[in-house]
Amino acid sequence: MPPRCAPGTATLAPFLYPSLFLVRVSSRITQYRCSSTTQVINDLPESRLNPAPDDYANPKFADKAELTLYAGRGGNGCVSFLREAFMPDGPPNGGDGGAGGNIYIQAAHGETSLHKIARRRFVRAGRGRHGQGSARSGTKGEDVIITVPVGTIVREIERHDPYAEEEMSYRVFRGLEKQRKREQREAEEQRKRLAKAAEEEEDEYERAIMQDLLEKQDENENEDEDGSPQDPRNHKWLLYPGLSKSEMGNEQFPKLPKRTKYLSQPPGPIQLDLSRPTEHPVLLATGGIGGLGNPHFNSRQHPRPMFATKGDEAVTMKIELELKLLADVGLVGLPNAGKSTLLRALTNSRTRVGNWAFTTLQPNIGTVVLDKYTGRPSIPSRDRASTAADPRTRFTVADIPGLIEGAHLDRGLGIAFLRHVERAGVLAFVIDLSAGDAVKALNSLWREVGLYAQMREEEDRSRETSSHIDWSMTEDGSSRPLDVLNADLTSPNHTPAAAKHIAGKPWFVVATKADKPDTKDNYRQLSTYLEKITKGEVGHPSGVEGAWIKKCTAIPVSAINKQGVDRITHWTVGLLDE
Ligand SMILES: Nc1nc2c(ncn2[C@@H]2O[C@H](COP(=O)(O)OP(=O)(O)OP(=O)(O)O)[C@@H](O)[C@H]2O)c(=O)[nH]1
Ligand SMILES: [Mg+2]
Repeated sequence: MPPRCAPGTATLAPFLYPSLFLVRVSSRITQYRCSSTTQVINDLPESRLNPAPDDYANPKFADKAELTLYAGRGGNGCVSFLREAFMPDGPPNGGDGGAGGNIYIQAAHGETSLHKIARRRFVRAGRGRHGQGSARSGTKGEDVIITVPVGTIVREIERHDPYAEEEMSYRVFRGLEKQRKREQREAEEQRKRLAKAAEEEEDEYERAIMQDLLEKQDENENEDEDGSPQDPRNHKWLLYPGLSKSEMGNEQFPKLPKRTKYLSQPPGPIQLDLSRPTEHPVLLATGGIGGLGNPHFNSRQHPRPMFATKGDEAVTMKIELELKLLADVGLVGLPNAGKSTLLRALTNSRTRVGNWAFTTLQPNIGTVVLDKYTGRPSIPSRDRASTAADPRTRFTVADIPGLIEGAHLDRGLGIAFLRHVERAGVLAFVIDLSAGDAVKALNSLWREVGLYAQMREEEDRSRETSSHIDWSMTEDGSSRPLDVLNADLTSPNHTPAAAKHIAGKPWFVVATKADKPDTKDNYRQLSTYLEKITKGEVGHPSGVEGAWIKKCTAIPVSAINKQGVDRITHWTVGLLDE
């Protein structure tokens, strides 16, 4: 196996790695015998199914991204008065601030990767404009819609919601205020009682003691007033800048009007599975409310209100996006088994093919067209429901990097790529008949798939426990913390065992490279083994109880010659229609 080399480093490679380069060149010579007309690769003439390793399309791809969302803050209200000739004290006419922009997410067909979003890292919605004089309100901040591929999972990691925090501290403040008033009332009553008792008391000495007590109580009350809690919404007031310091200090503000957001912030933590195109964008973060202009505070006490309110700050949120490609068929196989060649044979894909392990480094999706645009499907779908509404004219196939034994221990490229076949309708295990015992290969592939499913489930479970935040509040203003240790995560609506889910999928084996010599025995053994699984004589290779064993079969193909490939298409349509 010659070493791989990134395309960009090709010219520098001989200087950087002279020994590697020699190995690479010599192995190339053995692989490609150049004739005067066409290149010969793998002892066959170069073709679309037997391409040179440098003949491929390499679309950019990312399946994970982390974004910080900043919704727009609201614009401030304005302090202004009408000024006209012969009208020295015109009425207030400051405009309101505009609301901040919201952030939405939408899944759409046509997007296939998260790489553009992964590069962005921040998303900011527009801020609301400030209000202006002559009753001109500020315009609303611009909304932002994040467009992601269908199959994206959205998870909230962190959130800072100043509006919710302020509401919370205001409730606490109100609770404390009520308590303080109650205590004051009680103290007042006690004071009256004491005063009455002191008046009635004949004895000079006892009267002096009562007087002392009364004085002490008065002192305590004064101390309380100094240390009384401040209204957390005081910072919201915006004063006319022309006021002097003493005027600012003396300003008495009215009660702030109660306001609610036009769109309320969805409670956290947000968890979305955008497995189909979203008709309407889904709201993630709402912008702040705009401030109020001074006409709102015009009253008998405030005939010339020299204040307005500031716009609200908006939500900041960190989200994690994970793309699980939604292909109908997932190709699973060891490295160099011939998955990419099979994808090329089935579809118009131009994925990279090479005679070494890990040629494919990122998932590729290809579409198998069934109707060939003649108006009649070349393979009629037996699914009655789908024929009535939307006849199946195509299906998609995902080719992922090869798995090796111990992939769950992060050997090779690991099993992270299995997430792209996790949601496929059908699994196709691609097994190279010329590369040793096919039954053993099938068993080790199923083992890795099972271990992957187990790991996923544990990961999901731990994430669920750690990311649960309680945003609801109790009446007294305190938030109820979640009892993580005693939380019931095994409730009936908890996700079913992932291993069962994967093993329950219809599957079959593509026994490839059947054109190579001495592969018949291997195929026969594999076929017998699969027959035994179907009959129930041998257990499912994943070891999962209740796994799919309806009609386990192996289809022999020679993808490089496009032989037997049509059978795969027929078989897949049959399984997809089940
Ligand atoms: N003779 C023969 N060779 C094949 C066949 N299918 C694939 N090959 C060859 O096997 C080698 C590996 O093929 P790939 O399609 O790159 O294998 P892969 O499974 O995608 O490999 P990774 O991406 O590394 O996991 C290439 O040299 C192909 O030309 C086949 O049906 N017959
Ligand atoms: Mg490949």
